[in-house]
Amino acid sequence: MPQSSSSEVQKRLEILRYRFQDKTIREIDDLVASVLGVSQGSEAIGKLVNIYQQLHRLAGSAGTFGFARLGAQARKLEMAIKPLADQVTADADNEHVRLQFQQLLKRGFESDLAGLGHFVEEAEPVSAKWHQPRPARAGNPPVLLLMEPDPHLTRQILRGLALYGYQVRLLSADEPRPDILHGVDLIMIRDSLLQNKMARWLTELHGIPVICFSNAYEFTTRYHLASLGVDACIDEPHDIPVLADRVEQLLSEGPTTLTGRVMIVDDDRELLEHYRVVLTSGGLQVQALDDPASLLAALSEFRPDILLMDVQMGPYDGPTLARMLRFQSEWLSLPIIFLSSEEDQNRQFDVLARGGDDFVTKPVADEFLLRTARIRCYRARQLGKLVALDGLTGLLKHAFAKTELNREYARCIRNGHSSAVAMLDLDNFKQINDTYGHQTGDMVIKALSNLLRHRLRNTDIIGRYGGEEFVVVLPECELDKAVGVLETLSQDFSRLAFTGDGSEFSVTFSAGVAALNTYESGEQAIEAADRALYQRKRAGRDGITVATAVLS
Ligand SMILES: Nc1nc2c(ncn2[C@@H]2O[C@H](COP(=O)(O)OP(=O)(O)OP(=O)(O)O)[C@@H](O)[C@H]2O)c(=O)[nH]1
Repeated sequence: MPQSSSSEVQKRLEILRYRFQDKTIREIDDLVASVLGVSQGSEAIGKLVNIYQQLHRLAGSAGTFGFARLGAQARKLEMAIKPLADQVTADADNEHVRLQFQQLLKRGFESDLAGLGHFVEEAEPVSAKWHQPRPARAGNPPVLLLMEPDPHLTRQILRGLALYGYQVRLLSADEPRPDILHGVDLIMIRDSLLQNKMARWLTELHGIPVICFSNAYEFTTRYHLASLGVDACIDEPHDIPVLADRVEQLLSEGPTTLTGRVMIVDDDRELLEHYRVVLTSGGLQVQALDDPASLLAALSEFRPDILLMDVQMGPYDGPTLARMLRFQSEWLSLPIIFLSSEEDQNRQFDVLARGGDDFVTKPVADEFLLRTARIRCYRARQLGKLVALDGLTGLLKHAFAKTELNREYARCIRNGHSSAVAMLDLDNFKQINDTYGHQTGDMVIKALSNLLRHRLRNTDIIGRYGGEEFVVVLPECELDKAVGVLETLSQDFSRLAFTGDGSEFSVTFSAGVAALNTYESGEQAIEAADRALYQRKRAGRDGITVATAVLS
């Protein structure tokens, strides 16, 4: 996703503020006209409900655009007219309400309303100080910095990690150059290099995970390493699958992965666009919706991690929409966060009881909104992972992989593109378990998973289908291209050196691949890929076989 600079974000927010200013000046004129109309009898008393709703919206949005005093003053007027609007809604005696309205006018309600216009002129400067463009990692290989004095080991690590798709930069111990850190995702360093000035340099690094190569097990040494900011210790870095696994783990916990998909629903278009700019500039994928009636279709299409929703949206009530969403089991666990100017805690709880998860009071500061959305997305994704991802490999579990496969099948049939599906199975794996033990076997499974994750595209679907069997779906990929990708993967995997029982060994895999779009269902395509896999096994393993059956 392209990252905007702070000044670009600031400019976009400024444009939105001008629009808000313009619209608000017109709205204040309308409000004054409505109040006059009701007081002179040319407007029905029911108009008070609209006046209240408009003030409520203004009170909730003005602060976001930098008009804090306008928001506070609108809130005062909103509170003054609310009891009357409530009575109208409850069908109370109109004459009685009219009398109270006249009293309100005597206390200067109309001139206070007209006076809101002054506050539209005084805005705080637009600031995007909270905005920090994040390193764009999506699509680029992670960059690792290596500081290791042993040249032989350095070469071994360089070669091994390159097979996983990592880009490794070297830095020698006697030339600490902080500029080389630009774009680095992780540091690997020998413990002896951490003793002197390098240590001080390292302690200044914030947020970049550090793996230390160290054979020291004493408490004091390890404590010292931890105090220097080291995140992981590895005693045998030449065991590349173990090293790659640790790298993978640390990267998956890093700040660059703090992303997510947010859907926002609000009928106030300027406010909606403001939220969209703020969240998008913070690296989140956002879908903004101003018409709640299209919510269900939009959710199915976009599949957000969280839903941010206004409470009052014209004829629609946010909590009722939340309750309606919960009718469908697929949205039962979708976190719904209400954005509202409702300050009454009892009413907030009432809203939460009707299907919401949290409440953010408007006006909400940009930084707070971004943080809340990021944290919520992170939690939602973590929970989602627990449910959908296999614990050992972090790949999709069988059922979830099948759902994704069927989704891609529907997509390729609808759009007419070619996609491929492959089944992969480790060769003679029982023998590896029997010879080196189950733990080493697990490491081999993890190594293949990591290799697949790094070398395939972000849009490819990878699942652990069974014990040592994997499914891979390559959307928008011709069959011959898929075969090429798998062949390269198969060669690279066979070049990985595993360590078990003090000796080195290598492993191969077999695969069967089929053109997804040429079958009558995703299920049939996967069966064809599976048959091809077993042909490969019978033909001697270690390689790729293409399924032959296609639709007539
Ligand atoms: N270490 C480990 N082993 C597993 C796991 N899941 C399945 N296995 C083992 O994988 C082995 C699969 O053996 P087989 O189905 O006979 O296949 P194979 O030995 O790979 O032989 P071919 O597939 O014909 O090449 C069994 O010994 C399983 O116990 C796992 O999560 N970890």
